[in-house]
Amino acid sequence: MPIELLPHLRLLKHSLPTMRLVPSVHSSRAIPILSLVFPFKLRYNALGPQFCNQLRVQRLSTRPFRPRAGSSSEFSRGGRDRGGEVRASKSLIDDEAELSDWVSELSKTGSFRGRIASDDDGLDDRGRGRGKIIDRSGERNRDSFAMKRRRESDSDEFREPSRGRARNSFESRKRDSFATNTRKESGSDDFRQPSRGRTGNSFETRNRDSSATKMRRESDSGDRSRGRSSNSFDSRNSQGTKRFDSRYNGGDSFQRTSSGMGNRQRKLKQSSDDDDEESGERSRGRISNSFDSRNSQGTKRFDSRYSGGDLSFQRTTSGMGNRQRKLKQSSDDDDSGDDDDSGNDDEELQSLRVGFQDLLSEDTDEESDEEEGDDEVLKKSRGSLFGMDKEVIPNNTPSSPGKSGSYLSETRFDQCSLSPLSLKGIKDAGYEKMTMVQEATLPVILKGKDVMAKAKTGTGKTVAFLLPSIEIVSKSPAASLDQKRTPISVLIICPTRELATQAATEANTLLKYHPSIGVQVVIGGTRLALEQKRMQANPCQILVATPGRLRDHIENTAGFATRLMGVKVLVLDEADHLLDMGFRKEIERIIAAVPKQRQTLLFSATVPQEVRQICHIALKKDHEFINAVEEGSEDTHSQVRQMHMVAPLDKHFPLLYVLLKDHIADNVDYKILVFCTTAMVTKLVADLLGELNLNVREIHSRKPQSYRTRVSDEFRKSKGLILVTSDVSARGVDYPDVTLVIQVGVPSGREQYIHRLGRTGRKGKEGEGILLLAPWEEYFLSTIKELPITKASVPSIDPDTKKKVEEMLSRVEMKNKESAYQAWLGYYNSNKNVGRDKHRLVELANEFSRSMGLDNPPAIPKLVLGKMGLRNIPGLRTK
Ligand SMILES: Nc1ncnc2c1ncn2[C@@H]1O[C@H](COP(=O)(O)OP(=O)(O)OP(=O)(O)O)[C@@H](O)[C@H]1O
Repeated sequence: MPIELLPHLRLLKHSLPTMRLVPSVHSSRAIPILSLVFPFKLRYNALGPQFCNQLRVQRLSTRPFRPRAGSSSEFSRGGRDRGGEVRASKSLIDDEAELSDWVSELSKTGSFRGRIASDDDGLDDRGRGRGKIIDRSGERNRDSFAMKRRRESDSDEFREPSRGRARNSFESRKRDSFATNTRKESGSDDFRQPSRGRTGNSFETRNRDSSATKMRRESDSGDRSRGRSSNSFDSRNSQGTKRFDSRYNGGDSFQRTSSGMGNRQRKLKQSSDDDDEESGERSRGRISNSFDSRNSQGTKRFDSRYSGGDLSFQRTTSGMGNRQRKLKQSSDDDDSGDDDDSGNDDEELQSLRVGFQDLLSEDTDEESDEEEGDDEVLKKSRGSLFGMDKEVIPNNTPSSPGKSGSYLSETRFDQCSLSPLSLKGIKDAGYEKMTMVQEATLPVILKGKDVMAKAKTGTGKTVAFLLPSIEIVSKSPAASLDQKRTPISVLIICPTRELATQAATEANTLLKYHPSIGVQVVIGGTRLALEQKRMQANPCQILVATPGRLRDHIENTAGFATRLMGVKVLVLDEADHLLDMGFRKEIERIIAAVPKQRQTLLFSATVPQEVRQICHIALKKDHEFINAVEEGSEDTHSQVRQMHMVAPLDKHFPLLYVLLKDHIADNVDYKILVFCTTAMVTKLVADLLGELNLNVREIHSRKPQSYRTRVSDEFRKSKGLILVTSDVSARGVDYPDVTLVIQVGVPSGREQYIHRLGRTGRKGKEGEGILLLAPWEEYFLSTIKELPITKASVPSIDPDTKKKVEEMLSRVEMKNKESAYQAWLGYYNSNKNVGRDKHRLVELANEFSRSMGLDNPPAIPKLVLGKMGLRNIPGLRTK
């Protein structure tokens, strides 16, 4: 029976005539066949430039294809790699645990084909099989696997109630400095739109307003928070202080506020559905209670507990915004099962990425569509800054708010040329002033320029790209009434499911008064068919997607490729992550599927040089790079205290326990993220902390999406909770009021360290970060040497604590320890520094095994060891 070969060609050009193959060809084979026909990108060019244009491969290189290990493009492969390349919509191994299950299955059946073949529907199982294995040795395998991983590393967010402690002296400082700065800043008349009710935009008016504004800012993160902040602010001043001795640093005394709030002893609520729901309820109750009590808190003075007295700073408590946003996401996402697509994990990806940087493409961008529109507003507001073609540095003059560390600018949204409907939505969201990055990017984006923007974590980048995108859609002609064919005007790509959901939620908030503009999210871990139905039932002009699922729709959803031809704005959130090797091919494909004449926006908190070099894959030559990080400032927040601790591996578990207990004792509204190296190590740590009776949840790629969504939501709303997580939560997730981020083990890189740390200290709030390393991981410190991270002394572990941890470790299921061991080995095996010396690596892995209380390291299937390049290394046990 003839079947359409089209989806893949449509990806190139929807108007291509339908090509039919006879006899029957399964659609999943279409790309291999295409790849045979066009094994190189260049072959498209061989068809002639005109045809090339029609095929919409303009963004791909026109240079002769040079095969590069691990970096060949979709159309550049022939032969054995096709299987991995032509990923069907299923069949990806989610992480090392799934791998481990799979391998056990294989060991039992002796079949290497079974699962792959069935999943891949007969595709090249050899190549695919390799892609699935945690094979750090082969470039191709890494590439293929990493691509899968990368498709959805994962994270999470949402707004919600603020913690008292967040508002602090830092805020007060900001207020003071704002008061001064307003005069200077406000003179700039940044934008056209007259302010509501004060069209005079007079200097005096603004200055008079400044104190009111300050207070408003206290609550500006949520409409429901108004009033609260001022209460907390007042009451804060009437509090006493309490003196504590430093317990880690031998006598460093410090003061803390006596908050009057007892140290709530929370019982562990582990993750059964019922428990989750119940604890969710408890959390909600807690929030309001804690909020009330928060108002009776006072200042806390800390000296550094871990590192001597030099880090002393003040904290005060106050309630910042308490935006209670409901997730507008379709419940379909939650309960539609996890049968589709992969729940890939960044930790895997990161581990596989080593060495990829060397392989970055040197493809050139051919286009340079200049748009030299006259932009009075822009010039007026930003002086010559926005006239710069390349790099734009926001106006962080010494007296500007930016210099004082604020994430907010002095420009109100209602001073900008935004539609009244958007302004209403913004107001309802509780936003009044733009953040620095919003202020810097909005006029440039509205001007139609491509933008790459860098701004610190938690400073409102999502709104920065959503708002102008919404404006662009609202000014476009009304969409077609044919629902299936409603063009997608804005396509937003996020690396993780949680991040995509979060962005869609934010979009919904901003779209509150734009009834004619719809937003949808398509992510892995949910049923493709359900998404297809939903998209048909509710047409949308804004689509938020994870790369892998987007590709599934391009290939499998009728009419979808055509809808993408309407894209006017393409956004890559966490752009550096999307553009590095793991996602790169997916992104190239997506770029090939959207019109060349579009605007592209790249946002991230980190933009490494390599990404600057390859950003032309997505951006026009004349794009503007807007760096909202003040000159001379680090990429991390100054109000987040960063420390590292170096201790032997066998101390890590008890140390973690001590650190958590201490933080909990000092912070009644604690909210802690513990990052672990891999999904299975995450599971192990969560199990252990659960046994130790801490209130803990876990999130990683081994968990079904519905569970992830639920836990993520719970953590967002809760206080008094620890979330143990893999890198699925590293980027973008906007959990409000995280008090501490602990990173156990070396992060996969500098960027990952920054993004993980960025889960605390959001929206100008304070936070703490502790990086716990083994001595042989200390090398990592040189990669973050420009960051203000100080060495902390290691707290002593009393014998009782040690014994308790050992006892609780013995209760953790053996299979979880086995999985953790194998995952640990895989992670460090792919680490350039640690994995180079395989003998040493195995010694260290066995040290890790002993730290879990095991006398003998768990046996690992030969097949897996082979794939890791670890066969015959002494010290490993095989099965
Ligand atoms: N103008 C504004 N005023 C107050 N709050 C804002 C404003 N814009 C955004 N926010 C809030 O700031 C928080 C952080 O925003 P967002 O998650 O977009 O940060 P980000 O810069 O993307 O962080 P990351 O780099 O971690 O992804 C969110 O809770 C968001 O609702």
